Amino acid sequence: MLKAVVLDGYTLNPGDLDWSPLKELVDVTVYDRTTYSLDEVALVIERAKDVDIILTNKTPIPEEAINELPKLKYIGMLSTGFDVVDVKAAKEHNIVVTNIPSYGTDTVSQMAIALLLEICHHVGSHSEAVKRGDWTNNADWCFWNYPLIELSGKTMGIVGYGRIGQATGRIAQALGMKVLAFDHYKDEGLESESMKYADLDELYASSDVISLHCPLTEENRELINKESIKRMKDGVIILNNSRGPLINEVDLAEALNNGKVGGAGLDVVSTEPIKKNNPLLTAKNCIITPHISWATKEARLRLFNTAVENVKLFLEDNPTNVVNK
Ligand SMILES: NC(=O)c1ccc[n+]([C@@H]2O[C@H](COP(=O)([O-])OP(=O)(O)OC[C@H]3O[C@@H](n4cnc5c(N)ncnc54)[C@H](O)[C@@H]3O)[C@@H](O)[C@H]2O)c1
Ligand SMILES: O=C(O)[C@H](O)CO
Repeated sequence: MLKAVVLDGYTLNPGDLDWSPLKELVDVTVYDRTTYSLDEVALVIERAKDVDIILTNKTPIPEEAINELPKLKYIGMLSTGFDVVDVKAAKEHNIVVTNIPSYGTDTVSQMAIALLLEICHHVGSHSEAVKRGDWTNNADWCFWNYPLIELSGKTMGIVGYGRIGQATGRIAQALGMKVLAFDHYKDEGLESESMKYADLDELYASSDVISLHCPLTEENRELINKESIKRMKDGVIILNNSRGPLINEVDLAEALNNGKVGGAGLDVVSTEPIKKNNPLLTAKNCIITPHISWATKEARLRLFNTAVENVKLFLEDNPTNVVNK
């Protein structure tokens, strides 16, 4: 049996899933967590030095680690995104890297819309206000503490119109929104009365809501910054449940605080867990959740089943979902 290590198994399986199907395939050690920091790569190397297979969700595998792991043959992402792995270095060392596509399409798009609806209605905050007694003590029969926003007729710009982007676009259209999508690959068959592809300039200029659903690459790091924000509508709402580094957080915090950006719903930030000095923590009209878009039990189970299938097919010399061909 090949030796394997799961470097950060706890968030995938905090106890409600069963590792057994993986244990039937490989001799695996599961660590709840190892590190999320490039400064602690030594621990990754120590834990992986004797293994053929690494499974990781957010533990980084940079070139520095790959160079020190001569036995390594396979890195299985426990996620769709694979930006924590140096896939080019892996390729140079003939290490196969696979990811888990599709498991999160429904659950992640649902969360993108949940962030948007929270910004539009502040359901959680209004419920807290009611329980605090603010309704009981109110002169009128109703009150609201924030401007309430109707989405129908507004435009959502979606950057990255792949699986999650399209699913988010479908829900937005069901809410009566128009969708403008930017992607390097266009499937013109998707265009309709309420959905069109656009370049980034048009998307920024015309969108009331901008939702990020592209993978993080060197090309699009800090795509949302002072300059791109200037090209957006005043009061635009920005959603990001893809990857934190797509946004320059200092620039977004400034734009939220001066009102250029009307609201942000973020499930991801540049460094996770979030640093206590992250300027978005104190920015106006900014909702932040702790990278939970993927984490419904339904999605985690699908993720786990695909991860096991990926390992099985790799062992059969027929790898699937390879991201570094
Ligand atoms: N927050 C979470 O819990 C969570 C969960 C799953 C996925 N994600 C993120 O969502 C991303 C998208 O997932 P998916 O399943 O839709 O992937 P996908 O591969 O189906 O779609 C990504 C799309 O982005 C496009 N794209 C690539 N680079 C681009 C760029 N620079 N500008 C515009 N478009 C670009 C691709 O052509 C593709 O159509 C993942 O890469 C991951 O970062 C986050
Ligand atoms: O990319 C993903 O699948 C999510 O971020 C969970 O790891």
